[in-house]
Amino acid sequence: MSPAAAPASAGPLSASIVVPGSKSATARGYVLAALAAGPSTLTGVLEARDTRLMRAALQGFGVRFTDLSDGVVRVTPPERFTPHDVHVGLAGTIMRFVPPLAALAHGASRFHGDVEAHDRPVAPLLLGLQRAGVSIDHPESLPFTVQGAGRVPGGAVTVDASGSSQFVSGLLLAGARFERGLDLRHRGGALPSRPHIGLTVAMLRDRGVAVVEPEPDHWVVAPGAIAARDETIEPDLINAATFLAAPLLVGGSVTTAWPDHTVQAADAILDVLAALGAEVVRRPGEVTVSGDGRVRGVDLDLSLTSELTCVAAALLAVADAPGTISGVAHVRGHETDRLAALETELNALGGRVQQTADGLRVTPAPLHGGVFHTYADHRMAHAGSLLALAVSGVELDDLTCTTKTLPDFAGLWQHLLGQR
Ligand SMILES: O=C(O)C1=C[C@@H](OP(=O)(O)O)[C@@H](O)[C@H](O)C1
Ligand SMILES: C=C(OP(=O)(O)O)C(=O)O
Repeated sequence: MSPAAAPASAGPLSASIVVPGSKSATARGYVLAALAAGPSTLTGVLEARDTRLMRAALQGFGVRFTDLSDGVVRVTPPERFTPHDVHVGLAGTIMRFVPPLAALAHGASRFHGDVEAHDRPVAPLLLGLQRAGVSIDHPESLPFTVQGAGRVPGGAVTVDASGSSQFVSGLLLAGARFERGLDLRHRGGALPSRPHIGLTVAMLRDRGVAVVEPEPDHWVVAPGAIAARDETIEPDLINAATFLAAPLLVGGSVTTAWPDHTVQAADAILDVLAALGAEVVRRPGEVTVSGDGRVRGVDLDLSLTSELTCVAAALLAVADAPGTISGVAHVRGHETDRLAALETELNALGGRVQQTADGLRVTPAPLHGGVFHTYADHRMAHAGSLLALAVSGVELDDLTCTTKTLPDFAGLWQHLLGQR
């Protein structure tokens, strides 16, 4: 048993919490700085496993990172990308955002990662890259090798991105550096996590890239330079949601910084917490979420915010009525098969959870203590930590997986619970 079992709570919260920078914005910021025409300075970057590995991946291609102060990094692109072996860890952002950059290097770059990463889908992205003129060995899954030719012809490419919005984002991020730019279409089932594509498009436009969406699921990126840009990264609102959810289980309130205008799925995240029974109060630059220790059973469409699936399932398992989660079939390809993992772990504690075609059906039942397995998945650990607030005797087998996107989840969690 891990000594890092989630601490039990005792009483309503009155907490203020500071969450580090957005994983998604940091990853894009690094990749775009690497592809840019000159040096960029990024402030407030996330320093967690995914972003450290991203940095190492780009460094291998010759990108220079200079730490100016805490969370402030100068990124200097090289004249030419040098090929190398890329360790993606378990990061979707690395396995999907870096191969297009590797195609611009002169030579072969092999991509490999954690054993769990081998099960994550990447073929549609690599197929898309092949259609853009790139040669790839073993494009089915990790490990694969991108045969960089120093140039990518680009042009018209169609991908099935129903498995991950990152297939679209990965191609868009580098599209301006392709000789003919990129004319990208998604054809297939529903496209998940659209706000993340919005973040990609916004960050590209911010760097002078001409990208338009002439119709839904169709993006055109003009060829040209990507401008260097100094940028401050916003806090990670999805990670913040785990802490904001705690009052729904133990009562009280939690306050955190919340940008007034953002392309992160800010409103959708708060809507989910409100639907589950939270009171949400926005003030300039921050939000306070309050709860009375009761979760409302509701039907949640999480297609815009699929990263909330684990947290929402844990909350629904102790709700006052049955609920469902829909729109998230693709989370079967996240860090673990999240639908299977949630069904197994919640049911092992006495829950009544059933997978559906695109989500979960959750019928509240009296839960008992036991070990909640996290499957190397940070969001399973978030779910288990929340559950441990509501059900005595719930312990997590591992919390180290939380370093994927939060360097000190355990410390932040203790801080949250210490403020009552
Ligand atoms: O582009 C991004 O930064 C992300 C996109 C989403 O991926 P999916 O479309 O696979 O859900 C999200 O779940 C992931 O955590 C981060
Ligand atoms: C799906 C996730 O991550 P990744 O960026 O590795 O896809 C996640 O953080 O929930």
